[in-house]
Amino acid sequence: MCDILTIEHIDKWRGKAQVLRGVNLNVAAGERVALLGHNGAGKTTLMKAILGLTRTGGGRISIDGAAPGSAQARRKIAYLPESVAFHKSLTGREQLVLFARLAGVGRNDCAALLERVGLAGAADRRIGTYSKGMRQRLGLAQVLLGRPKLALLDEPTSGLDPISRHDLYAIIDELAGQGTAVLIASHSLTEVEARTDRIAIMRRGEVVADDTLARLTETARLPIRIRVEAARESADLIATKLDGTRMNGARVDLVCPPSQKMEQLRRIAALGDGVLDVDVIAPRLEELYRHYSEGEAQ
Ligand SMILES: Nc1ncnc2c1ncn2[C@@H]1O[C@H](COP(=O)(O)OP(=O)(O)OP(=O)(O)O)[C@@H](O)[C@H]1O
Repeated sequence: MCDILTIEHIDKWRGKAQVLRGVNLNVAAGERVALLGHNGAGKTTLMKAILGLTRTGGGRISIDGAAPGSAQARRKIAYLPESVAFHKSLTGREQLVLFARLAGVGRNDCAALLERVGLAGAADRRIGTYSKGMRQRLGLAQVLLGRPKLALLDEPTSGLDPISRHDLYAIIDELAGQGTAVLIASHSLTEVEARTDRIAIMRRGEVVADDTLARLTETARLPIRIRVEAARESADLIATKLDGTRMNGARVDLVCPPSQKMEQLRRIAALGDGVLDVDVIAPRLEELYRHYSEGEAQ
């Protein structure tokens, strides 16, 4: 797949503070990339740089060949800000038709889009009466207008209930399915774990990790946990033999580097009938995120 978004070695200074440090990031057509990082890591600044709303130095940013802020780039990008604001006195339909006119696309799609984002029933109500989730849905309908090459979504699910989140990711999947490159800034790790193709983590203005979840896990070499369910009478003995920690009931927990996993499993298998069950628990995204975002990698 070809890259729609290319960011090469971008810097940004705010006064004496460097808020973007040599950022490199690519997003291909149809790819969903999560942008993670603590508060103040630089995610929103990077999105603004892509939109051409803030000046940057260093290398270059290209949106399907266009420069940030150019008329060409603006036509290719759809942006959903974290707090999406609309005219309160317009109805959802009126607002979307207005956006369609501004985007130079026909208004015919609007009814179908409102239906798609679950707002058909509320389309003729004033936006002032919408809940936060309904406003996010309207924002997403706007993103879907005109089939953007690149969608930038800043915390798209903040404040949404689980069903709305699920619906929103289903729509994001469709967007990617039609070839849009999608960049999602998020704090919701479990969501992006399941719903994105690649994860980029920012720390103090720098992209410190950028890969698939599987490869990030492999590279971080975080310890894995092995959970042994022992027969009640054997639990203490097994804990001693494996040098594990005796937990509630008859459970014994071990922690080991990935390279020792098979050796540990062989030792457990050799313990015979005293072992009833074994689970191997890979590091969760929270642990990986902490590893990269707090600099434990160094
Ligand atoms: N308008 C501004 N003026 C001065 N400094 C700013 C401005 N906007 C952002 N910053 C600073 O730039 C850095 C990056 O902020 P940014 O908003 O990009 O982070 P973020 O990763 O989006 O954080 P969050 O998760 O809280 O939204 C921070 O140190 C922030 O204080």
